[in-house]
Amino acid sequence: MITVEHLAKAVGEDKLPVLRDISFQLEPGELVVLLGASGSGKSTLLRCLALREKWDKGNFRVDGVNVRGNMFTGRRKIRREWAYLEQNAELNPNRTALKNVLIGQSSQTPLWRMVTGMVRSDDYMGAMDELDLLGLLDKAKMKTSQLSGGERQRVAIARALVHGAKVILADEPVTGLDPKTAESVLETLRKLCKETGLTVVTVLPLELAERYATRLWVLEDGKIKHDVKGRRLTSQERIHL
Ligand SMILES: Nc1ncnc2c1ncn2[C@@H]1O[C@H](COP(=O)(O)OP(=O)(O)OP(=O)(O)O)[C@@H](O)[C@H]1O
Repeated sequence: MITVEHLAKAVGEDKLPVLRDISFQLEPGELVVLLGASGSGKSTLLRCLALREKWDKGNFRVDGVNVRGNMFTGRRKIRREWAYLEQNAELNPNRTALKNVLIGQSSQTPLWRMVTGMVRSDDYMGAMDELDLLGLLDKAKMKTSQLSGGERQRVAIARALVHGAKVILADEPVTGLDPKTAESVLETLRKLCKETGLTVVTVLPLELAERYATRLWVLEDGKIKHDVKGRRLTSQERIHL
């Protein structure tokens, strides 16, 4: 269970108050899509949840751990168990897609494995399975510098899944993908949420959001103006989107 209470964050030299008062509870298995006008704070919220931004105010509890009150334990938990996928996925450009998936992010991988690049054969099979699931089997042996933005994003998702992420925070993960591939990525995430209790918080275009989300949050004036479960937005709720 994830609980956020009264998160506030101002950005830039002018201290623009982007997030004013964000509160929510999230259960395992939810697939939440953030919606809101450009500049409403969707990326800022994801970055705050990933602890890539310092919070100005607010309480943050994850599975009973007070993350802000306990920065060492809290940060460690988030770094190990959560994956944050930026708009431009952070991958090692000189390694293949497969190696990127296997080696993982430094926070999730023992140092010896980072250095030697050694992996177990069941890890190899797991990585190939995820790459296959995300339509990347034919790209497994290519360096990620040779892949498109959308393909790199999918490699980052495969990596998060292989390393057992409990929560994925993904900023526009299907931007730049063709519709069929975008749908297959979202189908995979939805299935994982349902079957394994993975929690996803992401940013998607409205049409895909309404098809794949279990919950929609509309950000406005630094708050979650609408929190909608199990239905589409009304015309009133989508007025500023
Ligand atoms: N480091 C920063 N310095 C100054 N302003 C910032 C900074 N980061 C974000 N902002 C501003 O904060 C506001 C919210 O930005 P954010 O990227 O979170 O919005 P968004 O909803 O994700 O937008 P978009 O849909 O266009 O990607 C914007 O006005 C942006 O210009």
